[in-house]
Amino acid sequence: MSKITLHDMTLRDGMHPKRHQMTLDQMIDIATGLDEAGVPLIEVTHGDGLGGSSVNYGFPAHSDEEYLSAVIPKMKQAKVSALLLPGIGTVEHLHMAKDLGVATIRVATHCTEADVSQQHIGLARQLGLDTVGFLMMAHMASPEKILEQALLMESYGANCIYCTDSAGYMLPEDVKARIGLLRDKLKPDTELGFHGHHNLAMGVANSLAAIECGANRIDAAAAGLGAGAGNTPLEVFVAVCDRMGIETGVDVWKIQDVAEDRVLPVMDNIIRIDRDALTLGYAGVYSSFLLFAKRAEAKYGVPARDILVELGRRGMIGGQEDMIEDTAINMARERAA
Ligand SMILES: C[C@H](O)CC(=O)C(=O)O
Ligand SMILES: [Mn+2]
Repeated sequence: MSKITLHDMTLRDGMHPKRHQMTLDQMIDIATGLDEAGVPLIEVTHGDGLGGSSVNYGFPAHSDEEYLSAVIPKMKQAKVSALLLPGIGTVEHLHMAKDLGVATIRVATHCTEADVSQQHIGLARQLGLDTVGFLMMAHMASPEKILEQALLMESYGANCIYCTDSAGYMLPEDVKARIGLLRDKLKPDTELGFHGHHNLAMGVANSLAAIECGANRIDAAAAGLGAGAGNTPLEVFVAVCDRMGIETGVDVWKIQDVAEDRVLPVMDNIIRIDRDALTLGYAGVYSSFLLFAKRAEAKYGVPARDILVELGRRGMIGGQEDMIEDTAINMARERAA
């Protein structure tokens, strides 16, 4: 029987569809439910990680410090992680997170830019934190390129490397090719993780493919609350793992209740594969661009789906959020001409 670590995304990736407006009470309610259900690791920050509060990414209802200080003391068994994108999050944020009791730091870069993670990964490791290298938009690079970048993160001190399907574009064979190569070539004690988005409804299948090839950390969100069509739905994944004899330590019934009774009621919109979320997966577009494209549609009258297809064609990646509105303006002008 294999054993995996489930990492909850509801309170971090789930901040994207909440426009980062989760209240402290909502965070505490969901986090305590996850803790009681046996989820071992819970991520808490702005959707774009520590320091994400900005014009580009959106201002949250509370600071990372307030969210982390509210949640961490309430946890009975779960550990809390924080995401950090170098250039958005700083070493000061990292020290703050460590001082508040964060156990895991996940340093995220675009899948070809691992070299910008050296300082943050090095410091996190030096501070004794569980240190993860998180390679985003992993469908945009070949398995060999992902390996090259993972080796860099491993050399900086990461004890776990994630293959991150930010666009929900990958199919199980894509996941297997990347995770399989990483398992083959990284140190045997470097853990591997997979982060899925459910835009093509492949979150569960892709996570199983990752486990089959050696991943032991899997990200998922209760009721799927995450960017785009959401992350791999946690309560579904727990039930599937239970049926397959994969040990998660999470209670099948309690996690269903968290999804149904605590997460569903706080959704601003039901997380589902609507045509725009489906287009993210189909065209390979960063999932957190969804709401930006919907807002641009409302402002400029260009369908969000068309904007997303164009962003995919241009190969736009996280950090280029300000270009979405420019793209919509240009498309609106061209269409009016
Ligand atoms: C900052 C992003 O939301 C990180 C993530 O969850 C992804 O790339 O997917
Ligand atoms: Mn994500």
